Amino acid sequence: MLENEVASGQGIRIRRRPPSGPPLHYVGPFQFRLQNEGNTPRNILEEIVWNKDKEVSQLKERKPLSVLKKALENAPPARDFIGALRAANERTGLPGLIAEVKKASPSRGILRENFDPVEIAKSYEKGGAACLSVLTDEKYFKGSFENLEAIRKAGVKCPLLCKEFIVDAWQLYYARTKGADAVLLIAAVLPDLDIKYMIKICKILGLTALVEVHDEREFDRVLAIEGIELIGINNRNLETFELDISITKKLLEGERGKIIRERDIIMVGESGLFTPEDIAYVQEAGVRAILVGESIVKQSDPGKGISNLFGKDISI
Ligand SMILES: O=P(O)(O)OC[C@@H](O)[C@@H](O)c1c[nH]c2ccccc12
Repeated sequence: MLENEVASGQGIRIRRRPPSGPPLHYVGPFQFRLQNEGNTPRNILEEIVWNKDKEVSQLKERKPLSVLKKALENAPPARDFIGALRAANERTGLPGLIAEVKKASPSRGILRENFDPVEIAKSYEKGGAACLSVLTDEKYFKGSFENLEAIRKAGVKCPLLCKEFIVDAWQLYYARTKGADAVLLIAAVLPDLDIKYMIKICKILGLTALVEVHDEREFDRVLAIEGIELIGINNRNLETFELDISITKKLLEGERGKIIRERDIIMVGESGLFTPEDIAYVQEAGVRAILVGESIVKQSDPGKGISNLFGKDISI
């Protein structure tokens, strides 16, 4: 597949699903050959992406782009995601919080048993979150677009990030029809041309793009793209689940940090943040926003979890 060659030329290890789909079963000595021909996902991120490709192609048949475009004609405008992060950062002197509504993950399993997304969202807002992130992947994260819609309709004012594995521009339109104000674009999955194209569509739809990177090469690719305003550094490697918050620091040192400051790009520290010390560490590294799920969603009162995370009440 030419698509995979272009991607691997940019250092992207995630391959797109073979059009024939993975084989249903392996037969004897063919197993080895098939695996090496690329018919089996090599890691969890690749598996998620292959699954997403399939899911999206089915959804698209039911709701073609023309239908989504029609639905958007009367949709209320998207909220200012970056503005909310900047305002929170200025108000508190701490990184603006994107609080994540997350029931489960492939690396951590179920995070919260009695999971009421609207109640959690309201508690986060009350606790001082600037924005919310809502997982919409069902298979691996036990999220849903119903959750996103329900939170939007419940009168929550925080801008909402649709936390999804975007592999097709159709999903941007779909996210907007469900009430998203921002979407995640993962550099480990999307080649440069896709990111550029999707950023343009986001601008047309009024969506903010949070572009996620995990290493220097991804960061440099993203910095070479025009019009990027918000970049996340994921401390978790989505291929291996390895977690290391010093990645945020490492990527913001030196020349890259300088470019970020010159262009006034907002950096988001993502994943694995649990204590006021963790927050201080990534803030010192140069982030003005953080994305946090596990440490706050696990608390019986998620809003109070925010105070524990920051070591103070940030709602006032
Ligand atoms: O629960 P944590 O460790 O606080 O992480 C939140 C968020 O960063 C994480 O859910 C995340 C960041 N990027 C992603 C991409 C896909 C799925 C999930 C993620």
